[in-house]
Amino acid sequence: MPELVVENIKKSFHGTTVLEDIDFTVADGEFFTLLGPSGCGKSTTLSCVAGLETPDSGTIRVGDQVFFDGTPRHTVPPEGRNLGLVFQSYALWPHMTIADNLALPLKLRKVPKAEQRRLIDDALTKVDMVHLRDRYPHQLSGGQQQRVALARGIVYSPGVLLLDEPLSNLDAKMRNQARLWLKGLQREVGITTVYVTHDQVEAMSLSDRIAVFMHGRLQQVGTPTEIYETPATPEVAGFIGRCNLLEGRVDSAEEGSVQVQLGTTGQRLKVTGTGSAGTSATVGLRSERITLTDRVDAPHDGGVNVLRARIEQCSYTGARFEYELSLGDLRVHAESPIQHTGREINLLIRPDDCLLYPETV
Ligand SMILES: Nc1ncnc2c1ncn2[C@@H]1O[C@H](COP(=O)(O)OP(=O)(O)OP(=O)(O)O)[C@@H](O)[C@H]1O
Repeated sequence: MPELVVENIKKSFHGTTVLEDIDFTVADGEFFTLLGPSGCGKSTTLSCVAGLETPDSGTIRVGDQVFFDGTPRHTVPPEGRNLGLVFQSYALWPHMTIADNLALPLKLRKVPKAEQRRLIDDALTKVDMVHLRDRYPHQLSGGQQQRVALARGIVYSPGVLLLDEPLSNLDAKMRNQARLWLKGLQREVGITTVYVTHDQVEAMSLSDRIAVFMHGRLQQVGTPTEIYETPATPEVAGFIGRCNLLEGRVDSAEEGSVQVQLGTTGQRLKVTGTGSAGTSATVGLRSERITLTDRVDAPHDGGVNVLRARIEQCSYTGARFEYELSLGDLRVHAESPIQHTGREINLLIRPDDCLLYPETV
């Protein structure tokens, strides 16, 4: 199947820009996720691809077929794009059986009756629902309805599958199961998929690559590992996982590392990266990369930083203890399998575990 290419999409509503220079390519068979906080423009981007919204400018194409290039001649209506669409609301017709719900897009495409039955049973088998083909939607659970909606999205073998938060109506446990199942289905069918979610765990576990949106702009496109390990901006670092963002000033710089004075604490942190002495910087520090120790003689082992912090709060979450700490004017969140009862504690931090974001002017 050809790739989906989105180039320089801009979109505004009533004079307010909601998408700015959106650019990405989704490869054949790839599971590609648009991730970001509420209102950042994910659904609008998906709607532009689907043809439900018209961008102000830019290009959208699948292989050689141009869906949109800013000219009326190349604005293909949604029904001409051969895309599979599944939304948060399953949008099944309540007065039709499951099989009839799936037949609808096939009838629209004038598929012969005998072929319809084969395709419907094929799609329902893929989602493990063929035994319920003659039921009505209200006779199914939410999870089952969501499977039917997915089956309807793939029954006519679309070129690309577009999914907008399809799991968000499910409870947490079903959502986990549905995630595993959805990933298996996508692999089996091998269909190029664009998935919208604001749930970073969902994005990380499902996707081949993720596009992180903030305020209508793409901040970063990368594999889940790239996005987590090397977030392009402090905003991405803060959105994915639990990351402390500590403001400071570069004290000194040497080959491949800098010393950052944190806030007004007077404490210094050696960080891998480059920066210029005297400039401001933000240091990203993931909670789980901080080691807490009660030992006062904590080793300066191979350049590991040792910071002294005050324990403000400790909460037990079952699997671990979570700590709210203060380093002077800075607040740090950390976690540990051990309960530390003192007022103060040492934080061991490897320079390689710090993400350095020098101030850009
Ligand atoms: N039809 C519309 N008219 C006016 N503004 C709109 C319209 N559709 C979306 N917007 C605005 O565009 C921005 C992006 O909305 P969009 O639905 O794409 O965000 P999102 O990232 O998908 O958010 P969510 O996760 O909450 O669905 C928001 O500020 C929204 O209010």
